[in-house]
This record gives sequence, C-alpha cells and structure tokens, in this order.
Amino acid sequence: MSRAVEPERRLLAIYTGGTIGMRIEGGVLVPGRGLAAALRTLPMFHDEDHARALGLPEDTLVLPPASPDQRVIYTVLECQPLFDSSDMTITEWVQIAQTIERHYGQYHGFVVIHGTDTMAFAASVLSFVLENLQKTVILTGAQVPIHALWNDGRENLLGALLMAGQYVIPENQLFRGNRVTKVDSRRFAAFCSPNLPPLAVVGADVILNRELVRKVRGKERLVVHSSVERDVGLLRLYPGIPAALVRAFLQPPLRGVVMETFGCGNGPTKPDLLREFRAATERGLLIVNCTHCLQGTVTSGYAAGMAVAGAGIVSGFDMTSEAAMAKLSYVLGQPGLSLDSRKQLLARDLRGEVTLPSGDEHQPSLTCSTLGRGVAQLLSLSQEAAAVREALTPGLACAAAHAGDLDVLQALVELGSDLSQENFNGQTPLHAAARGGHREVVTMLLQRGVGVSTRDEDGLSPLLLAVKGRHQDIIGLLRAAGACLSPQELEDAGTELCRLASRADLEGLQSWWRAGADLACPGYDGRSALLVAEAAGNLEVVTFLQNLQGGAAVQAPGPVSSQSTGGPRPWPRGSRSLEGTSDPSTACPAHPAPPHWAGGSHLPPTSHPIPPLRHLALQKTLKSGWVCSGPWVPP
Ligand SMILES: NC(=O)C[C@H](N)C(=O)O
Repeated sequence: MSRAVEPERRLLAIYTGGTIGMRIEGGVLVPGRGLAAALRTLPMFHDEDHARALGLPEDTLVLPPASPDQRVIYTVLECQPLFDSSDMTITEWVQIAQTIERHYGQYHGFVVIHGTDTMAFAASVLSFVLENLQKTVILTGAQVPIHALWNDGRENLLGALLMAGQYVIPENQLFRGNRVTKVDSRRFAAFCSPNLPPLAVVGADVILNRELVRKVRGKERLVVHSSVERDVGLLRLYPGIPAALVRAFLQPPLRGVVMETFGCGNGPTKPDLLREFRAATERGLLIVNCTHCLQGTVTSGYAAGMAVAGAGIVSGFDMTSEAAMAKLSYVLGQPGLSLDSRKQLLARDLRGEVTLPSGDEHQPSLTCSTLGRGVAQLLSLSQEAAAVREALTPGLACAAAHAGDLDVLQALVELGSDLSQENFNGQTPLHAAARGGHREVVTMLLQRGVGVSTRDEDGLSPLLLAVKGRHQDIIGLLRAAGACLSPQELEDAGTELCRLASRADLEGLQSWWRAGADLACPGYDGRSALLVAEAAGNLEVVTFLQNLQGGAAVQAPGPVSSQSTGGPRPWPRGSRSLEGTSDPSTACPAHPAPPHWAGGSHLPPTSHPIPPLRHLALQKTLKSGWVCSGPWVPP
C-alpha cells in the first residue's frame, strides 16, 4: 500500500443500490435514484466552485481538499436498475467487475456503493474475479440512508472516497473484502473480519496495517474472470439433519457446496449421512468444509470431523462461507481443469481469503529447489497465462525429471499436468529421467502409466537413453514395463557392440544385453563383439560373451525387438505398465520380463555360468550367436 502523489485523483463511484441511497415509499425502504444529485448538495461531498472552475460534467463531483496539494474528483455511475442487495447475484457482481474493467484505464480507483446485506458475498466474488488488481476497489454502504439526519452513510462514503483517493490499496476494503461477514443488522459497525485484522483503521489518523496488504507483483494486465459457476450452494448442518434432505440438496445441477459444520469442522457421523457425502464427492461434487463459528478454523482433530466423510471434502480452514462460495464459483468456472486441480486450487490461498495452517501439507513443497521455485511462480501465473503455462509444462517437467526432482513433478501432477507430454524435441519426462538415471522418477512415471515406447525426434526411446547412460537399474525397470529397442535403434548396434568390446567396456555391453540387444549382432565388417574382444585380448569381455553364448542366451529375457527375431512380428496394441494397465502408445510385444529381472541385480556373471533360463526357446542362426526366437513362456 502506498500513498498516492498525483495532485488530482480520479475515482469512479459505482452506485448499485443499497440502504445508503434508499428512500421510503409506502412505509418501506426502496432503492433511490439520484445519488449524485443528493451528494452535490452536501458541501462535504462537493466543492461547487472548484467543479465549476474545472468545468466538470453533471455526474462528476469533487471533494473539498483533503490535503493542500491533492483533490479527489469522482464520477457517480448509477446502475440501472438499482438493487436492494438481497436481490443481487453473482451475475451482477461479475457485471460490476466488468464495469471496473471497462473504466480501468480512466480512473485511479473505484468505490462500489452496495447494500450491506450481501456485501460480504460481493466483496468475496470481486476478490476472485478481479485478478492482478493494481488499483483500489472499496465497497461501502450504510445501515441508514444518507438522506436521514443521523446516518452512517455519509461517513462511510466519504471515508471510502478518501481512502480510495489517497491510497493505492489493491484490495477491496479497509477490511479485506473476502474476510468480512455482516454481523449486525442495525449497528453502524455492521461488519467484522473475524480471522484477519483490518487493513487500515481510520480515526483522526489513518493507521495502515502494511504487512497485511497483499503486495502487487509485476505489472500484469487486469484480468476479469467472467466465467464463474453459478450452481454453487450453501448447506448448514444442524443436529439430526436427515440424510434424505442432504441427498436432495446435493443433486445436480449443483457442482459445488459450502458446508457449514460445527466447531472445528465437525458434523454428525451417521453412516447414512456420510454415505450421501461420499456418493456426492465421488460423482465429482466439490464440497468445502467451513465452520459456522465466526472465529477459528476447521481442523482435523475430531473423529467427527467432516473431512473423514469422504476424501473429496476440502477443508475451508478459516474462510468465511461467503469467501468459500465465491472461491468455489471461481474455481469451478476455470475452464479445462481436472477435478484434482480444482481441489488443489481450493486448498490454496489465492487472494488472501484463508489462513493455511503453518507447515501446511496442502501446499506443494516447492521451495526447496530452484526448479521448485520456478514451479511455484508458474502456479501464481494468471489464468490469462494458462496457455503460457501449458506451453512451459512439458519443458519444465522434462527439466525436473532430468534433475531427478520428484517434488516438482509431484506438484505438476497436482496441477493436473500430463507427464507424458513431449517437449520441443519430442522427449518426455521419462526420456529425461532415463537419461539422467533417476530411478525414483522413472518408477513414479511408470507407476503413473506413461508410455514407455515414445520416441523423440531422433527416434530414441527412454530405453536407449538409459543404455547410453549405462543405468542398469533403469534399463531393468523399463524392460519390466514392456520397453524394447526398436529396429532402428538396433540398426547400428552391432558396430557399437564391437566398439565397446574393443575398449573392454563391459558395463556398456551389459547395458545393451539387459536392454534386449542381440550381443552376437555383427558390426559393419561382419565381425561380432566376441571376435573383436578376442582379437583385442579383452579377457573379461570374452568371458562375459562366452558365458552368454555357452550358457543360454546372448539376449536378455524380457520384451524382444522385432529385429532380433529375424523379422517383424505383429506387435500387440498395448503393453503393461508397472500398474498393469494397458498403454496404447507402446508398441512392443507384451512379454514383460519376470519381476526378478527389474532392478539390475541379475547380470550374467563374467566368469561363472549364467543361471539356466528355462523359458527361452533357443535356435542357432546363420549369425554366429544366439537369438531368442520363441515367445516367453511363463515358468
Ligand atoms: N443496509 C443495507 O444496505 C441493507 C439493504 N437491504 C441492502 O442490502 O441493500
């Protein structure tokens, strides 16, 4: 929050109705037109001489000087129709946001004159719908019309105009808008902010609570989120509430519910009631648990905590029900998010509307690495930047996978990111993790069922990258998940094997063997790796290759490539992931290695006979080695 320095501060006062401008008709209060005209007659609201000197139009007024070098000039925009705020809905509140957006460039700040009955809802909705707000928006109203002799309207409106005119507060009120609730129908102090102190206290001096004012980051353009979900409801639990009533309430088209619970978020634990909540969350209804206590937060300290009713119920912590409803409307209105991502958004502090428990486990633990901080920053990008975020995600996921940063990948998953997306050169996070040799990341990705057979732009698979990196354990994991080398990848394998043999690179040879390559495959000159090793006198390699040849196979068990069988064979449409799900993107024979082959502990010894491989049918070929020709037969 900073003090404005311009000599002239221009404000737009959007008059929507409410008691402040009401008049009595037929013995009751009804919204009254002509607020600007009424204010014009009150010297505290209008300096006629100065206005004439400036040539201001009819709807534009100027306050007497609040400080010697600053004037607040304000235009009153009277809405049509005017409302008792009890009749207002989220539609009107979005329209207010759109009005602010339309006039955003022309004014330094905005005052929304609103009825007090639903002002807390309005303020909450505005706080979510207006993103990247860099200017002051203050909502004000009154309990008694401004026309009455003794009223609170004048002071409230004047205070709002002065605050909006003199301070840059990118918030909605002196109380934070999404923290307030109306607590008194008569007293002038109608509102309270039970879980957050006021942002500013106005007396003879204005005392600002600077640490509480949310800082504006960057200079991003104002975004108005007009698409909000209207089918959001509020259900207050009471002792003995029947399950049938709850069932009736939770039916479609309802998409989100704020459930007001007792105390620390507790509710009746009757099985039939819990069944209704569970059934509702399972079909995708979002339920936020808010306590109906004015102060305090939802915790998980009681068995009767409604959080146990179903994994789908999200804690609203200390949010007001008004803020929770607005948040639900906003989150459900965001296009293209998965249910999990919406829950993630609900569990985060988006606009200062909630106090999360310290060390909150609902926040992704992102701050521990540079990449993590990058992700955290991405998370805070505006919705407008969703396209940018989407474009960045594959690259970021690959970078995280290459760095072995499981936390970041987990955070991306929680955001609903697809971890099988390819980056600019066609590589997936699995490629990156396989190349980097990150066993945990590979395991996580395979458990999520990512495709093992995706080839990058150069035709390379994660398996080949693991071979090149000599990551034996990763090779084992990939093979167990159904990965195999393609004919293209095996095209020059013979030459590479000979090169490795000539350099006595046993580890390199073992990698190829474990990946399912035929180690008898000849190099460019027709010689095999064994011949090359013999010629070079690399005894360890010779022993290794002879053991393979003599013992059983020069090719590791597991999925086999089409080339190694001497010709293409029909590949089944899917192969198994670690979870046993079918992955339509993989194109390998569905013969995963038996589980004991995963993990890299069963390399053929270099000086002992390899264990008998009963399940392999072997056949001599024209080449000098052995290939596996038959299908894997379970022992
Ligand atoms: N004090 C008020 O403004 C109450 C009025 N019914 C309204 O909300 O519009």
